[in-house]
Amino acid sequence: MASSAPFTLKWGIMATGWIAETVFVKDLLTNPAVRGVSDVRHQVVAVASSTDASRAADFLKKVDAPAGAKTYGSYRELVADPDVDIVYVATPHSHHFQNAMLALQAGKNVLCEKALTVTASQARKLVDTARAKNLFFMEAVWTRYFPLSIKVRELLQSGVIGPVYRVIADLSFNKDLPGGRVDFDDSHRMVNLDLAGGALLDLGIYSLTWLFQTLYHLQPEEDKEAPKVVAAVNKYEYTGADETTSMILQFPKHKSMGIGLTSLRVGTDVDGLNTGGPAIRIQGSGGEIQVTGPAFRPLQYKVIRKDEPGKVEVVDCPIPEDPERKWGHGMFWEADECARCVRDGKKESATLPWSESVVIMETMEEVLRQGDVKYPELITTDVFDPESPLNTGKR
Ligand SMILES: NC(=O)C1=CN([C@@H]2O[C@H](COP(=O)(O)OP(=O)(O)OC[C@H]3O[C@@H](n4cnc5c(N)ncnc54)[C@H](OP(=O)(O)O)[C@@H]3O)[C@@H](O)[C@H]2O)C=CC1
Ligand SMILES: O=C1OC[C@@H](O)[C@H](O)[C@H]1O
Repeated sequence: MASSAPFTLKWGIMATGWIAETVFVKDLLTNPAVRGVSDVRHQVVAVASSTDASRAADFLKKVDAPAGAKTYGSYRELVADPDVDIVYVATPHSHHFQNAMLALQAGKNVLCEKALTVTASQARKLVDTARAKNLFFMEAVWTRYFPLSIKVRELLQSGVIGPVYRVIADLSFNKDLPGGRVDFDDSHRMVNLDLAGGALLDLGIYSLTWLFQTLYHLQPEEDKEAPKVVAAVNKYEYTGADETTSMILQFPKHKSMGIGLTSLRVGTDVDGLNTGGPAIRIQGSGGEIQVTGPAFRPLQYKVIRKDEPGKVEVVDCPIPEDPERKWGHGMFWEADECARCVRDGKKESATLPWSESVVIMETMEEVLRQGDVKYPELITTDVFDPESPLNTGKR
């Protein structure tokens, strides 16, 4: 029987910064066959910079994109392009609400980088808009679509370590400098409040990803329990962003707890060789699954069973590299999910449903509230403004 042609998802790229250029679009351009995918493929049809179309043209050169993609010097033009099926929002967190809403309002499906928004209310408004306009919308938490994550969720569901009672997850980067500063300029998006900087929204979201995909996502639908949250936050004295944040998520009905850690002062992986141990420990009454980090791009897991002392199953999950492009980072799996959902008329991904993204935003909002971290009105408003400087690039 002849196999049917793959479904092609046509992407419009909003912003030409680090993640779009260095990782995501290069992943889109890899050959799906290398990762064993034949039902979907990706095409980059347009790229926009908020300030200058020449940046978009440079971007296309740098990623070695096939000829034919359009270039724009504004996000407004990108979302108006009839050729674009889905917009990838790759701006700082501060901009996500306004930028994703710009695309949804223009009738585009959206994949929006993490953290989804700055506030939970913004996340709810985006979800409501996607629902009202019958559009696909997803938070770009790529880790969830890794075969490793899928396998770990399956193992937990199969009961291999018994009921899971506790999960500990850390994503921290040692950016400590002598004298009190961290190794980011105060204007950098990692620590700048105007860009929703801070460890939590940038890195802690991955610690939470592990807590949520193990402790919350797998709860039966009729039994879903949002966590109670206790948090401690150290603020960066130069900007007011959170620099070290620790969270306890309690699910009393399920007798489980998650401990999520993030910091810009110490690293999860002390020596770059994972000598310090796993980034994630998933603990059940019958054993433990350990995942070696970084939490956003895990490459190995171990299963340790109480009934088989000393026997550890170690599973490596390498990320396939396209030999022609000499590239493969792992973001193609989330892109494939978008393509399949759009092809099948699904508006949200079952692996990260809208309701779960909203509960995660509510959790982070509560952590930031307890830590007294305050972001400016321009980036916390949940009122859409197509003329916001966040949309027009007039900085
Ligand atoms: N999933 C992952 O592994 C990763 C995700 N990310 C996420 O991607 C997003 C972007 O991060 P990253 O690419 O590192 O950021 P960059 O600062 O490198 O790029 C952000 C881009 O957004 C656009 N932009 C619009 N307005 C502003 C503004 N006022 N200040 C700065 N940039 C602006 C610019 O593009 P232009 O000029 O073209 O409009 C800029 O190049 C963040 O949400 C981050 O959390 C980041 C790294 C890894
Ligand atoms: O999402 C991310 O993952 C990788 C980190 O380097 C980056 O800061 C963060 O945005």
